[in-house]
Order: sequence, then C-alpha cells, then structure tokens
Amino acid sequence: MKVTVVGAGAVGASCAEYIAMKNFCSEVVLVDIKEGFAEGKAMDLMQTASLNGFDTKITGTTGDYSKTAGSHVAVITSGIPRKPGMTREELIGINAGIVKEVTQNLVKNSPEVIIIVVSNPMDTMAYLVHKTSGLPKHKIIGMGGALDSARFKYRLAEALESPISDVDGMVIAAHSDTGMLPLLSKATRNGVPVTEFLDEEQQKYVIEETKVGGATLTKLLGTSAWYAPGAAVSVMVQAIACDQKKMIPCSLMLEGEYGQNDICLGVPAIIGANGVEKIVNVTLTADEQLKFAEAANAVREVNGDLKF
Ligand SMILES: NC(=O)c1ccc[n+]([C@@H]2O[C@H](COP(=O)([O-])OP(=O)(O)OC[C@H]3O[C@@H](n4cnc5c(N)ncnc54)[C@H](O)[C@@H]3O)[C@@H](O)[C@H]2O)c1
Ligand SMILES: O=C(O)C[C@H](O)C(=O)O
Repeated sequence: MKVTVVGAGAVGASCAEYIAMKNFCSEVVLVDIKEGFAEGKAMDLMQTASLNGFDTKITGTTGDYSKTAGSHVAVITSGIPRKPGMTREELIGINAGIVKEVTQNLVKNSPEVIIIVVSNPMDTMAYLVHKTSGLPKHKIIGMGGALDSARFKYRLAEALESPISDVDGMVIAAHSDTGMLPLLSKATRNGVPVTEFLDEEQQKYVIEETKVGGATLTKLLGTSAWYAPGAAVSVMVQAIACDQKKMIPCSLMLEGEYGQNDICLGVPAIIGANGVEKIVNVTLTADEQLKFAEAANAVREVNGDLKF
C-alpha cells in the first residue's frame, strides 16, 4: 500500500509519522512546495524507524508528482492553517486554489486514488475535490468527524471523570466552530447514556467545548493543532489499507441522505478498501435534524464562494 501525503507541514508530517508507527503501509510519499522541506521531513522520520520499529519507507519530494504515481490513498493537507481569532472559512481564498491544483496532480499520476481531504475549510474543500477531480464519490473523504469525535470523547471523559476508553460518542455535520453536531443523545459510558450521569450544565459544557476544540487549540498554540488531526487521518488510512469496515464520521457528498443534496457534510460511514463502503443513516432527534440542516445551510453559503 502506497500513501501520498501532500503538505509536509505540521499535520502532514504528524500524519506520516502515525501511519509509519502503525506499520501497515509499505510506502509513504511526502510532497511539499517548499524546496527540500518534504525531503527533510522524510529523512528525519526515516531516522526514527530503527528507534520506533517500523518498516514503512518514507520519501519526500518538492513537487515531483511522478514520485506519487500508483498511490492507493492520498491525503491533502497542503494550504494555510488559521491563526488565533480566525475561522476556518477565512482560509478559502488561498486554500481553494492549492487544493484544486494538488488534486489535479494527484489524479493525473494515480487515477485510481482515494483522496482524504484535510485542508480547511474542509467540508468545502472536499466539495471542491468532488467537482474538480472526476473521481467517483466513494473515493473522496473529508476528515473532520474523526477528529471532532475524539475531542468529544476527551471532553466527555473529563466531565464524567472517567477514562477515555469508557466513553463512546460521535460528532457529525460541519467541521466548523458553529456547525459541529456532537450527538450527545447517543454518547455512552460503557453502554449507559451519558445523559444519565451529566446534568444539563455539564452537557452544555461538553458540547460547546467540543465545537470550539480547534479554536481553543489555535489560541493556545498560535496555529492550529496537528497531533490529533494526524492521528485521525492515520485511523482513516488504516481503515482503507486494512479493509477494516470501520464506522467513522466523514465529510461525504450527500445525495438525499440526511435530507441533503449536492453538499459534503459529516455523516457516519463504513470505511474500507473501496473508500466509502456505505453511508450509515442514524435516527436524529428533531433538534439534531434542525441543527444538521442549519449546518448544511452555512456550508452551502461558503461553497458559493468557490470558483471551479
Ligand atoms: N480537517 C481537519 O480536521 C484539520 C485539522 C488540522 C488542520 N487542518 C488544515 O490542514 C491544513 C494544514 O495545516 P498545517 O498545520 O499542517 O499547516 P502547515 O503550514 O504546517 O503545513 C502546510 C504545508 O502545505 C504546504 N503547501 C502549501 N501549498 C502547497 C502546494 N501547492 N503543494 C504542496 N504543498 C503545499 C506548505 O509549504 C506547508 O508545508 C490547514 O488548512 C489546516 O487548517 C485541518
Ligand atoms: O481548528 C483548525 O483550524 C484546524 C482543524 O480544523 C482543527 O479542528 O484542529
């Protein structure tokens, strides 16, 4: 299994590192536009191989996409991250052009590739890849829900004063500060609804902190997060590489599912060797349905700024 990661910055390098450490891929190719940067990151990571015990071969290239030929999966992390006080949506002006160009280069060299979109604003960038790549829809997957769900579980465990391994939960809808929908109604501690343990104030705190998870880290770090994003991507790549048929919330092109059309939004899906094997329809409460529709309206407005 050959994986390309475009963008050897914070998220791209973290993603390559987690993929290598889990030792399920034969090859990871890092691509960046900055001269020598991807080569340097690849060499540094390869010098951890004997220390960390992996056999994945990591190489880097400055923009030579012939080196990515025959990739099974490609991850797009190229583009700028937000700074404190910014929204993800403000990145569209620069990142749309980058994502479009990168997509064309990837598909030209790997026509069968499955693309995982990470660059922000992610739901809109995933939509852009659908509109410009010519790939079938099951081969384009936006990464947001896997990360947001991990942050939801972190906040749930904090409120429950429990180990994270006791907790399960999922975030769907948009990967944005306002459009995320943590499904509290379905979150559990060892199968017991968390609503049995948390009062209303605690529930509200968990939901709000989850939604602004990325903004909180951006304020602390001065740029956006990379460890959990990289780990979330590695889980998705492994689900494809190992045909795990794992249920992961991902930003996918909807054609009637959840009452939406012609939009990429976070929904639970089965991820396996073919990319998206199936979108899973879960029953939402009336309030969740309303919030999902509101998130869709907001993403649709951002999509309106795209030029194809
Ligand atoms: N979807 C998510 O959950 C999620 C999580 C974290 C970050 N992000 C997004 O991922 C993106 C990357 O974040 P980061 O922290 O790694 O940023 P970064 O600045 O550390 O890295 C981005 C890299 O992309 C490279 N790049 C720019 N244009 C390129 C091009 N045309 N071809 C190849 N490489 C190019 C840059 O040189 C840089 O090394 C941002 O848009 C950020 O908002 C999304
Ligand atoms: O918050 C950001 O801008 C980066 C990313 O989308 C995240 O959620 O960490």
